[in-house]
Amino acid sequence: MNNPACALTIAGTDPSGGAGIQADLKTFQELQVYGMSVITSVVAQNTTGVKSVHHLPLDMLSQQLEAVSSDMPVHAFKTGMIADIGMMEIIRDWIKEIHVPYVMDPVMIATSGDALINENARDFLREHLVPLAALVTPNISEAEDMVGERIRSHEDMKNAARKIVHTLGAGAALVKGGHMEGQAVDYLYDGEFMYTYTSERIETKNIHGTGCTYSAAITAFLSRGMELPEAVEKSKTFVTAAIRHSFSLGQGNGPTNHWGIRKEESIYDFHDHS
Ligand SMILES: Nc1ncnc2c1ncn2[C@@H]1O[C@H](COP(=O)(O)OP(=O)(O)OP(=O)(O)O)[C@@H](O)[C@H]1O
Ligand SMILES: Cc1ncc(COP(=O)(O)O)c(N)n1
Repeated sequence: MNNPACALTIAGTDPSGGAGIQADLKTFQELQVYGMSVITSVVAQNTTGVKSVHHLPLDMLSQQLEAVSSDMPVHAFKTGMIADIGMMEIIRDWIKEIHVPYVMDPVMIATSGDALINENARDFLREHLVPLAALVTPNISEAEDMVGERIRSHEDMKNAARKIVHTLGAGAALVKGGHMEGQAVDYLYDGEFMYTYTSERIETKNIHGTGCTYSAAITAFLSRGMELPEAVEKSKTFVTAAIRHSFSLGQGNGPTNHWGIRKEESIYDFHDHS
């Protein structure tokens, strides 16, 4: 018997390999979790931005979800880019049948500034998907959009996390401070306690895919049965290493290094000169 933890990502693609489905699968693999993926939209993008988007037919989305869950175990799953209400309805109905931890990365705008979700779908996401999530992981602007208030301080970040749980109905909220000044501080609120995760700020423009990588790592640890606060702590270490060892590839915001953690933790010391 060799049954691994199994994690699923439902998201859009990034052929340049730094964000979306590709980042999620690389992260699952790195954390020794069996990775599976359901594609919502095929996105022609790279480190400089989004060129065009093709949304898969709704029927194809349903069939992918059915193909995975009728045959494979899913111990935790995440969603990333879900562009429109039609897709959200299908995913919502699927989630209602599957009772394992759900991590929502409320992807709205890429690092490049390109919109990845239809304007009219934001309300649906907030009203129908957020209440189903064990964890929602907004960055500052996504948290502002969710709670309808500006976030200027760390106190504002914590208040937004509380609102996402108590008013919008998420199980927990992780408000990420990558876009604030100073240290990179994130706040997790689980309805009872407020946890703080802090790392040094790394001076780099190579941050394409950090949000995807972070939420995928949390999903991977949850699929292994870890408690949320520890899953976030380990994922913060993972994403910080991915940023610290990120790549100056491409002409825009380069990708993070999904094996960066191997350079910092002796258990990943494979002596392969990479
Ligand atoms: N320059 C940095 N140095 C260290 N940590 C960072 C840096 N930028 C972001 N982070 C951390 O990376 C994680 C992702 O946070 P961020 O706020 O950037 O999310 P995001 O905006 O969703 O990501 P993305 O850039 O993929 O859209 C958080 O833990 C954040 O604190
Ligand atoms: C398919 C997809 N999903 C998510 C992101 C966000 O990642 P980032 O903000 O780092 O560009 C992206 N660029 N593409």
